[in-house]
Amino acid sequence: MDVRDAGFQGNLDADQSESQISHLALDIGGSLIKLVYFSRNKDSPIDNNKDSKDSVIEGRLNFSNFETSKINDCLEFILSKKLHLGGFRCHEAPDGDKILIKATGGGAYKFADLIKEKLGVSIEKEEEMDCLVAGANFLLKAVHQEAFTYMDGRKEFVHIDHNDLYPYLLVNIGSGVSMIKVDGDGKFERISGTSVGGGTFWGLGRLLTNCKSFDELLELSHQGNNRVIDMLVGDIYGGLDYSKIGLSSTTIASSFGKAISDNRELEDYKPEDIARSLLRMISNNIGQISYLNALRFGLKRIFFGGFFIRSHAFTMDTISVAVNFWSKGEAKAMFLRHEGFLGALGAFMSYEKCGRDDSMAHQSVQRYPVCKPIVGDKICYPLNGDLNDNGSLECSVYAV
Ligand SMILES: Nc1ncnc2c1ncn2[C@@H]1O[C@H](COP(=O)(O)OP(=O)(O)OP(=O)(O)O)[C@@H](O)[C@H]1O
Ligand SMILES: CC(C)(CO)[C@@H](O)C(=O)NCCC(=O)O
Repeated sequence: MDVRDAGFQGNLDADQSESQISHLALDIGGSLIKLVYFSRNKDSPIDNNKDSKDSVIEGRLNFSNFETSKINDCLEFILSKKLHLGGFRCHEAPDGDKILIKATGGGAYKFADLIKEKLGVSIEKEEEMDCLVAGANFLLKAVHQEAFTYMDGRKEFVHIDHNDLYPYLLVNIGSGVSMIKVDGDGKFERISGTSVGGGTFWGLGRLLTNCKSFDELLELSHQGNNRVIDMLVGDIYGGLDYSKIGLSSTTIASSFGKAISDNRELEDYKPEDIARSLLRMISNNIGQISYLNALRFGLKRIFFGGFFIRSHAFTMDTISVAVNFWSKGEAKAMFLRHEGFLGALGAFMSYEKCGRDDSMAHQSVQRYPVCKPIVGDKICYPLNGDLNDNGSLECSVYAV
């Protein structure tokens, strides 16, 4: 994909018509459904010259998400914007299966029949780990200022040397966590995982604090103080550091450890403090397991993705501190601006395979242009705000 200039914008303009949208891809996970689709700019003509290798269509990649439990709202959204027509056409298929849309994640299996029934299109399933890796590689190579470090409240963009990107560890924190050693395009191995992930934070957090949404839980954690519930080294050592083994008095010795020693019940704790301790416990644990896996394979760079992160300062800070602490500064935690959309982007990129398939009619090649990453073009982002919800990425796609 030739990403000429990029910025995050709102959703589609109200007057964008069906003909301007193509390539819908879905990632249907245990907690969230992620959508990526391309919308052509109104003034960008579709180039019908099928012999041309260089016809460029300018437009935007749009990103949306829905809770998986509200899949019907998601399907309504797709219908209302006619996104389901942005698949590819398989002329050899029986009538009802002629349009296929790309989907990945467990829900591509679980909801295939529902999608067929509600949208009248079939799902072409793409393998989840393939898509995560393809999405991460695409973002790291094609999007300027995609990766950044976050420590002590400071965000620093990381220059990615395309000739020195591999190997790296990709840690995708969704409902559960997958850890993937990436060695190249399509070259990877899922080396580990843990069931203590984003679903654990949201699930336990909801039960313990009674909050009604994930955002409310994050907001609570922002206001809380984990020292009220966590047992610190100083609580055990009378306010002293345990310097002989490198632990300061403020290090958490036992997450939620103070809850055992007090004669206090759940309602005696502030939801803010519970949320804070929980977020810290889970982020710290993921940071530590990630580091140990990086150590197993001698990997210095760890990229974190998945919707759990939500560009949340405290989450990123905790993960970074854990990686930094355990690696004694050797390994680096890095985050991705499109953190939650790796799988959906990977499924989106897989439309390229359709364009290369000789059995596909020319018409589909013309109607559904294929994205080719082209590395090195500069993009300028506004560096502020909540960039990942319903933001879009301006780009050009090459029609082949
Ligand atoms: N609005 C939200 N509603 C629910 N969870 C959210 C929300 N925003 C962020 N999250 C967090 O993101 C996690 C889901 O992340 P993600 O979408 O990457 O995974 P998934 O694809 O649903 O899960 P998996 O890959 O394990 O099937 C949730 O478990 C929760 O921690
Ligand atoms: C099962 C998946 C891959 C589904 O996305 C994810 O939730 C996950 O990686 N869970 C962790 C499973 C484990 O390795 O323990």
